[in-house]
Amino acid sequence: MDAATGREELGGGGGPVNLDAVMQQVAEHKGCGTQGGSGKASCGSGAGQGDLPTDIWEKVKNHPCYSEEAHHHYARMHVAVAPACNIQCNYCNRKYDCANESRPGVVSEKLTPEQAAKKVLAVASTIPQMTVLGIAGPGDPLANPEKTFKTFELIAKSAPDIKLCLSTNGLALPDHVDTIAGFNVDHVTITINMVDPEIGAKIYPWVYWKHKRYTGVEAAKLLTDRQLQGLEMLTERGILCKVNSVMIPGVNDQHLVEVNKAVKSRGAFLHNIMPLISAPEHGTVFGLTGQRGPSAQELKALQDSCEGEMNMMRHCRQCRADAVGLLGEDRSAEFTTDKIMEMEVNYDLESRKAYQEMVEKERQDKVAAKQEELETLAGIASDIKLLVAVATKGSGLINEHFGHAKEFQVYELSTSGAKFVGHRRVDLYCQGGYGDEDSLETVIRAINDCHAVFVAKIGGCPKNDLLTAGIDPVDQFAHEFIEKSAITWFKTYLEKVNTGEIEHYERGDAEIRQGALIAAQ
Ligand SMILES: C[S@@+](CC[C@H](N)C(=O)[O-])C[C@H]1O[C@@H](n2cnc3c(N)ncnc32)[C@H](O)[C@@H]1O
Ligand code: SF4
Ligand code: SF4
Repeated sequence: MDAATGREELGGGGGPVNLDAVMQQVAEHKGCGTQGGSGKASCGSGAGQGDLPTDIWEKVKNHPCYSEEAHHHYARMHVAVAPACNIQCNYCNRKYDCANESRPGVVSEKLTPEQAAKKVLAVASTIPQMTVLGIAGPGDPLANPEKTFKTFELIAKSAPDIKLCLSTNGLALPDHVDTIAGFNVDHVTITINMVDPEIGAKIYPWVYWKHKRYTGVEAAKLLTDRQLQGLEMLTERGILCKVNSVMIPGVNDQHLVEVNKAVKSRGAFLHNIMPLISAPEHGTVFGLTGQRGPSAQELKALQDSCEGEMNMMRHCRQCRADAVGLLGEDRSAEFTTDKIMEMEVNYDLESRKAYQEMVEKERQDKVAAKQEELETLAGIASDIKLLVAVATKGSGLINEHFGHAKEFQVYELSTSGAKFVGHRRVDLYCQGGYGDEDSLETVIRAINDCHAVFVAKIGGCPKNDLLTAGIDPVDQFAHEFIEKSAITWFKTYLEKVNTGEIEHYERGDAEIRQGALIAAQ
């Protein structure tokens, strides 16, 4: 329970959950026909459904990757049962034994399907809001079909409430669509970086298909044909498809608008344009040739330009192939094979359901609070749009200390409300003593296009440095809902602009308006 707000915090942070206490709270809440804290939510209604048809909403409502709103509340896990790959991408090097690094293709240990099934039960009993099991490597799930489908078979039997997902490069997809449908996998991700083989030849040095290695444009043509065919086959069967595209500046960045149109016309549900991660020490072709990734601002501009066409995913954390927990947190170290083997696993469907009912109640309160606050913006005319950063560890709350934040979530504020537009990973600032200053500079650089940063708490020194950089450190909404608080703050901001108390200015990509807020105080 948070002392300041009296609100029970679910979901975020580590540690096992006391399921007996949860059952007790759910029993108290059951049959509530009463209204939630905001006076608007009612039991059982789906928070955040918006315009989605009910059958789609049922599939995405507790999937942290397919619903941005759900990612504050529900967790996912990956099991690393698929080591081999049937193609090579110039940005990928599947390196093992790299526990501290969070990027795709990295895992600490590979698992057999049996170990994976045990791990899923262990995580499901410890993290009751873990609703999704994905296989995303470290290689390609469909280049390892026996291990992938054996894992699904075991989990479908032992943990039937968990949604199954897989993430593939698509080369082998058309051969496995029926099996995928047979296991009730209703979420599939395909990585599609191009629909033009000339561009593909710059990304893929080879593909291996039917015992033959293809290179150059021929390889890329084969790959794009199979990817698009696989996508059509899945969507025809009603399977929800997300398309991942890696944005590689100067190679496929402009072209991704065309990819967006191609996948939309074939029924993809969601497009996830992700930044290239590239560093020489990763040992990839792009890392070694100095190919850069996009800036956060370049990524946002591309996502914005595609958004009119279809749903864009902006909250992807480019997880490890053995990630566990809420997006943005990594609890994989708690579930190593050694630890799992010693764990007493108590997978209890009823307790999981009860916990998730609590989560749903919290979501409804959050959505209702946002809606209520939004209505108060209605009378204010302004075309100002600005970004704010938020430190959170989950549950849709401002509940992270500035110094502990490993990432900031970024919201765009306008008179239409608060819209999540991305996140910024930063070096951990609070390392104590030596090195703090450099890290603070990193944080400021990461959020320098934001007008304010919302935190649960912040020390005096970083507060002053942020003010000097023109970023308002806001700690007055500690443990309150993010969107509601952001709208409240924005309303005050607009009022001050309208009365001439402060002057609004655009924060450019590189611009840090020194002292702007100090001057305004
Ligand atoms: C590791 S892959 C595993 C699944 C499958 N092999 C695939 O490529 O779709 C998961 C996702 O990470 C992406 N990925 C891998 N390395 C990356 C990098 N260096 N930068 C950005 N995305 C990367 C892939 O493109 C893919 O979308
Ligand atoms: S398809 Fe996936 S696993 Fe294979 S090389 Fe590309 S990113 Fe790596
Ligand atoms: S890599 Fe992106 S889509 Fe996959 S589990 Fe992580 S957040 Fe979800």
